[in-house]
Amino acid sequence: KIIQLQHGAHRLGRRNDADMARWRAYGLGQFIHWGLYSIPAGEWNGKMYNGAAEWIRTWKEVSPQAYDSLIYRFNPTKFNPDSWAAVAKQMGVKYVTITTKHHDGFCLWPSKFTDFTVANSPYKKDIIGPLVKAYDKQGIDVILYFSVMDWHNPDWRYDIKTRDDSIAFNRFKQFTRNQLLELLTQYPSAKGLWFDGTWDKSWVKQAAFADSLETEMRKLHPGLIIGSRFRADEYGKRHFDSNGNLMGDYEQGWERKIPEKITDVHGNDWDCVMTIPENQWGYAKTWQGHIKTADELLEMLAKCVSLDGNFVLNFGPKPDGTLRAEELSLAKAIGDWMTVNKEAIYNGEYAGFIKQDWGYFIKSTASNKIYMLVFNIPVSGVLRVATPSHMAIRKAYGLDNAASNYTSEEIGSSTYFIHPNQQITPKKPFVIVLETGEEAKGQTGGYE
Ligand SMILES: C[C@@H]1N[C@@H](c2cn(-c3ccccc3)nn2)[C@H](O)[C@@H]1O
Repeated sequence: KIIQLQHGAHRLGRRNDADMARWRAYGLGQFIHWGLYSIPAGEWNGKMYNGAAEWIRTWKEVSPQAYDSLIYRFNPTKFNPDSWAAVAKQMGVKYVTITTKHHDGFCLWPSKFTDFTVANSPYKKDIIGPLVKAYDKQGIDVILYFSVMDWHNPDWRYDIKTRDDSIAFNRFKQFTRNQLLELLTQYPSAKGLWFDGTWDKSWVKQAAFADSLETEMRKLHPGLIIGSRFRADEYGKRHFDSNGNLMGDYEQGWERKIPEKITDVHGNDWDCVMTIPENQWGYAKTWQGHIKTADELLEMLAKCVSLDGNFVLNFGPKPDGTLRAEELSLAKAIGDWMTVNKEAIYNGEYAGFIKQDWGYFIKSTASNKIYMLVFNIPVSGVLRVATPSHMAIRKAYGLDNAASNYTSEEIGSSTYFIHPNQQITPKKPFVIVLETGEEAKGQTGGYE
């Protein structure tokens, strides 16, 4: 039974325009979380905060006023956006998502609608503009992260209970609209907005306002890409409306998690945003727990692209504007792998092959080739491939060098063993390219 909705999804299925096709082809992205929280970096009065560093303002040990006074210490003297963009370029990212304002309300651009911005810090200068310029110069697209929830703004409410709440929150809604239109006007080369901080009842109740604001932003910036986390429908449903249709242009539900199988993504575009430690987005002095290795991150990247998504890895720059050593070395390792294997990632999409234990299949919308991204070689040394029916394997060769070739043996209908023609003892994930074609018509009839 279909529910009549004014403020649900306004489009069924994927966007089919060129701007979205560009976004769909990215494969690999970089997230950057930078702001006042980078200064305490998870520590306050000598005590370690065991939550996410960018949430330290909510810790009972921290007085909000003391936190907000960090504005007078924001002075990243070593900030050089070109060096960040160069690291991203070597890593092979196609887009970057940058925090313009996180939940604490501190703006990395000189917004006219609040004093709580870089303009009133010792640094004084705009951060967002130079970052956008530096990434644009490297041919890396920019998406602007914006938190609706704003702990600094006195008009912010978690819920609307009284008339006063409603009067204050109406001011807050205008403030939010003003800032978003300001960002789109000041940084027109941005390709999209990545919204966060939209789960509280106060915002969830603003279906009509948020819907009209989304429409206004899309009119101001044709082609703008906005995810499913921005707004709720009139029944308070988020990401998927009351009829189960995705709101926005791609699903934004995969934060620090990855879908297991293709049916988990319901034919939608989506991105996965991932931290290197367990759960730190802003710079944290000491990372607790497991720090993901380059091989783990490469497998996450391969898995996301094989299931029609983009993988966005987070960096939390230091308060002085430099990047920490662990992030630089992971960016380099990923970049070294991407240098050899990027054609298996860019323009990648779900190949429609049955998942095998050795790794992931990715089909290229650019070359129509099938890529096998191998992470786990079976003790047999032989890689099983089950193709969609009537598809035959014509050729198999290594992406790292076409000399490393493979023999495909048909072991059943649409089932093959890929035999390496040389001993494979790789220490890194590697890619095999399959060239496929229509299976020769077998004799029809008879018992098969
Ligand atoms: C992209 C990431 N989203 C922010 C976040 C996530 N959450 C959150 C809040 C409640 C439950 C689960 C997650 N709160 N803030 C993190 O601070 C970071 O910005």
